[in-house]
Amino acid sequence: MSLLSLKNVTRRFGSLSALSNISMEVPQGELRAVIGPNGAGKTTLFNLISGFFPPSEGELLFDGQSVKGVPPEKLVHRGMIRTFQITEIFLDLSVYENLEIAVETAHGLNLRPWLSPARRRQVRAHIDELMQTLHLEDLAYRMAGELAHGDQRVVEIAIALAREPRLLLLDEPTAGMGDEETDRMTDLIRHLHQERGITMLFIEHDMSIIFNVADRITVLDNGHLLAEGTPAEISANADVQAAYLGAAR
Ligand SMILES: Nc1ncnc2c1ncn2[C@@H]1O[C@H](COP(=O)(O)OP(=O)(O)OP(=O)(O)O)[C@@H](O)[C@H]1O
Repeated sequence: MSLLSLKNVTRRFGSLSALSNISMEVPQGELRAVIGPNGAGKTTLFNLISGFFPPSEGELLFDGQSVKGVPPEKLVHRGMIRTFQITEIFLDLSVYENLEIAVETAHGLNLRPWLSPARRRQVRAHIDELMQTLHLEDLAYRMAGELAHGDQRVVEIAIALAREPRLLLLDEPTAGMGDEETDRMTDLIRHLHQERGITMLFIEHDMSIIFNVADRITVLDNGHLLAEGTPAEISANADVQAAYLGAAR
């Protein structure tokens, strides 16, 4: 069974169809990229999936259950995490403190005035594990606001992982990054997919990343599903080439 399923989804804004009759299936464990020229409907697709607004028509299923009209905060509890949704990084707190808040919230402990030593050890172990996975140990006591942009985005992902997502939605994870930061983020995405088996859906403009890491690619154009397939299939697809050449003209 697919973890995420869209059936004939349409989203209109007034007379404009930002998405028209989109159907897609994302199986458990897949790393799926969503690409398309400007205005293709990628952000609208993410907004629909993560519950920011409902589709005008069609059905959305998460883990086999309809999530049409379910608000974002409820979807977060079910394990659908979109990075910017929870990326309220506290810039004047350290990386460690940011992760502490994320882990305590994820464990439902954030409103407790006092934690038992056993709970405190459990929280600490989870933070340490996240820091190790994301190679954040050296930055633990730096203020989040002082970090380079690439490091801040890694902290965002750490905060998302604290919730142990079943589906992670990444909105242009390498936007604004230099080559070195982009390589690091690419390695991280690959690691989370391969080592942890997290199902991920990501919007990305950098083709080298997409073709390097994605299992499958969904291509949108002008609100329509133009193509879907493996990186090899998509790079050989004449319609995709035409859409991108058209966009570049
Ligand atoms: N809230 C909204 N109200 C009205 N029109 C909208 C709204 N959100 C998106 N649109 C329109 O829907 C279409 C698709 O926009 P969307 O932002 O989803 O595209 P995109 O593929 O993410 O583009 P980009 O790569 O430029 O971010 C565009 O024509 C956009 O103007």
